[in-house]
Amino acid sequence: MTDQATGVTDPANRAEDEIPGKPTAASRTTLSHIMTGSDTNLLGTVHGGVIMKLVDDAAGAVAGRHSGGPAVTASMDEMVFLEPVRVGDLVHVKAQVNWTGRSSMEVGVRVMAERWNESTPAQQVGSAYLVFAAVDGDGKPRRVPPVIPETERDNRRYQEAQIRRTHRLARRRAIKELREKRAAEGIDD
Ligand SMILES: CCCCCCCCCCCCCCCC(=O)SCCNC(=O)CCNC(=O)[C@H](O)C(C)(C)COP(=O)(O)OP(=O)(O)OC[C@H]1O[C@@H](n2cnc3c(N)ncnc32)[C@H](O)[C@@H]1OP(=O)(O)O
Repeated sequence: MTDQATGVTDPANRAEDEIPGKPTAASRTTLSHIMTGSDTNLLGTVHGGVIMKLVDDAAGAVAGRHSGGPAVTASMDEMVFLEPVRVGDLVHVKAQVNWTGRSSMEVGVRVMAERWNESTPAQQVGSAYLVFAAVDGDGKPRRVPPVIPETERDNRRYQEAQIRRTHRLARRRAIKELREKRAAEGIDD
């Protein structure tokens, strides 16, 4: 499939032997967790790593459900912390498959927090994009069903995920080429 925004054909999106698609809602999920004293950092707020673990767990559950089996985290990027999370907060980690390739899926995650002592709506405290690869019993990548966006919001997320995918591939390729060039010039770092 060719990305209409960039005109780039992504090898992950070849049409041959395509497996039946699954709608976004089929795997979308929310993981909820109450923060306790053991989740804090030296400042007394919740450690970013604790949030990242919840993000990875929620995204992993979504990727496993979408792909119908095990999936491993390949990358986590654009992890953003918008507000501190505190002990007693009820944190909701909302995740959905934004985009699928051949064996990889981009999962978008939004982190919301309900303050234990305020009757206000849950506030967004973070977000992240993760790439998961579906793997077989030997840990080798396996095909995933294409995700079928259902709403205009899903469509926007799909298109934005394609942009991120294009940039990830371009960045990896550029860094690889630079390293190969430096090695060819005999630069040993
Ligand atoms: C019904 C069942 C329900 C089950 C319900 C389960 C629920 C349970 C919930 C618990 C949820 C816990 C979730 C924790 C999840 C972990 O903690 S997993 C542990 C941490 N992660 C790992 O150990 C992964 C280690 N890395 C690897 O094994 C390999 O590098 C990988 C990721 C499999 C990739 O292998 P590879 O040989 O490089 O394969 P390659 O064909 O090049 O890449 C495969 C795809 O990944 C993409 N990719 C590879 N590297 C990257 C990267 N760095 N960035 C972006 N994309 C990448 C490629 O572009 C390619 O995409 P496609 O073009 O196929 O779409």
